[in-house]
Amino acid sequence: MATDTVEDFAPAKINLSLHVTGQRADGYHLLDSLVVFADVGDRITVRADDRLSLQIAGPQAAELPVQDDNLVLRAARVMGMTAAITLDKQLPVASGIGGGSADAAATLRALARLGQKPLPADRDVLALGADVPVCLHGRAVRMQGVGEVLTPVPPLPEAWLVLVNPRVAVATPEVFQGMTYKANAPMPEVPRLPSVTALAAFLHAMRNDMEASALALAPVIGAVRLALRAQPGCLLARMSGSGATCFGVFGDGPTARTAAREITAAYPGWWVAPARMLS
Ligand SMILES: C[C@](O)(CO)[C@H](O)COP(=O)(O)OP(=O)(O)OC[C@H]1O[C@@H](n2ccc(N)nc2=O)[C@H](O)[C@@H]1O
Ligand SMILES: Nc1ncnc2c1ncn2[C@@H]1O[C@H](COP(=O)(O)OP(=O)(O)OP(=O)(O)O)[C@@H](O)[C@H]1O
Repeated sequence: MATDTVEDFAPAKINLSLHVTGQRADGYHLLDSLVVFADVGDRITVRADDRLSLQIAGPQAAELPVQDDNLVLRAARVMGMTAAITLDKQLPVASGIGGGSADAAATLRALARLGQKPLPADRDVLALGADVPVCLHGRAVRMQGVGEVLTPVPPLPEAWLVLVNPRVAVATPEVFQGMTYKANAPMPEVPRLPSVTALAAFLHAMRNDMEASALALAPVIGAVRLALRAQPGCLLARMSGSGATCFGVFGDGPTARTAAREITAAYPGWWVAPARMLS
């Protein structure tokens, strides 16, 4: 039976590692990243309508005025469809966890279901943003190229994350521009990692090559990492994407939730979310 309303989840994207290995002639950077998703995110609802519209609600709505270039509207145009779209904005904007890209991917999925149409061609998905292909994939994967090369990884162990954003927006292009060295070593092949401690040990040998540049633009990122590292049970703390959000890796849900509560109590102005890692 045809339905006229479809909902989709837009999970936060986390770069567990992010190696910048080079730069193309057009300025885009070559990446090598282990990407996972978290069970916190935005929510997209699309309803059949004869014109295209967007309403933004939710705790982060004030950070994102409705504009024609919102990635949700751009994704709808790529699908060639009109609909009344609602975005429940939970993720902080411009924070390195792919909010806009996840919204675009969820919009593509929801509209494809609504209109019973195929998803757009790969190049049209990439044109929406370097992180949109991985968000459309939606599962743990190794991401290379400028974001378009996705290679499966062995199943990852159960793990919990605490995401912390100091409420400082960081612009991705500025962080790339601020990098002094752009020919870093790629990641080795991701081995089978049977436990969360094995995952953390593997990640300790990896990097986020954007951290130093992001830290220069937003020094508070250093305090975010330290606050995570100080929590009992935190196996690793690192920045995701171009920042400023950092994540901590934890072995179980209660420990992650306790850490999140402690950080919220110490830094009431920060955005803090405990989450299960979706692999
Ligand atoms: C840093 C990451 O978050 C890692 O997952 C992504 O590569 C960023 O993905 P995104 O936000 O979807 O990026 P886009 O919206 O396509 O690009 C924003 C800007 O970042 C720079 N950019 C982005 C991706 C990439 N591989 N190289 C780049 O140099 C470009 O200046 C571009 O104009
Ligand atoms: N639906 C959307 N949600 C968030 N930002 C959007 C959206 N549509 C357009 N944007 C614009 O995209 C910019 C980047 O926002 P986004 O939250 O996707 O960044 P990010 O988390 O740093 O992404 P990434 O990790 O992919 O680099 C913002 O400055 C915002 O103006």
